[in-house]
Amino acid sequence: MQTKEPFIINRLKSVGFAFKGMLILLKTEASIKIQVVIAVFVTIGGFYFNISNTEWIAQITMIGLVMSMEGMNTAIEHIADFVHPEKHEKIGLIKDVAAGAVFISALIAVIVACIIYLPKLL
Ligand SMILES: Nc1ncnc2c1ncn2[C@@H]1O[C@H](COP(=O)(O)OP(=O)(O)OP(=O)(O)O)[C@@H](O)[C@H]1O
Repeated sequence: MQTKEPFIINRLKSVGFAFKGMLILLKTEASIKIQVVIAVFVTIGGFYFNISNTEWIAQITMIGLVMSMEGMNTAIEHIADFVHPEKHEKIGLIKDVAAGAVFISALIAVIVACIIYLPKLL
């Protein structure tokens, strides 16, 4: 009979797998690398312009949202390529929709950045 792992060990293992996934994303995905660079720049901007706590919350939330959406998009692309490596109209649609979701979050992030920084720049 298989012995059940203690809850805490099981959870720690899951965190380990998730951390491994995050490292894979950071190492292999060009889009995520670009987003990390942008995140570093806006974080520097946040300190430079001494943005408020609320602005930090909005900025950090948007960084997290865009990068996690990108991660989900990458996972969907991998599933699509695995289940159907050949060209197919439906696979194209699935990938376009997943990319569209990332695009929406990126667009909102740009709007939030404009709301925070435009009044400080103009
Ligand atoms: N198997 C396929 N069948 C039909 N169309 C596809 C297929 N694979 C990709 N496409 C089309 O090409 C586009 C780009 O797909 P691809 O998998 O290269 O993603 P990408 O946007 O270049 O992502 P990344 O840069 O993260 O690899 C898709 O959005 C889709 O329109």
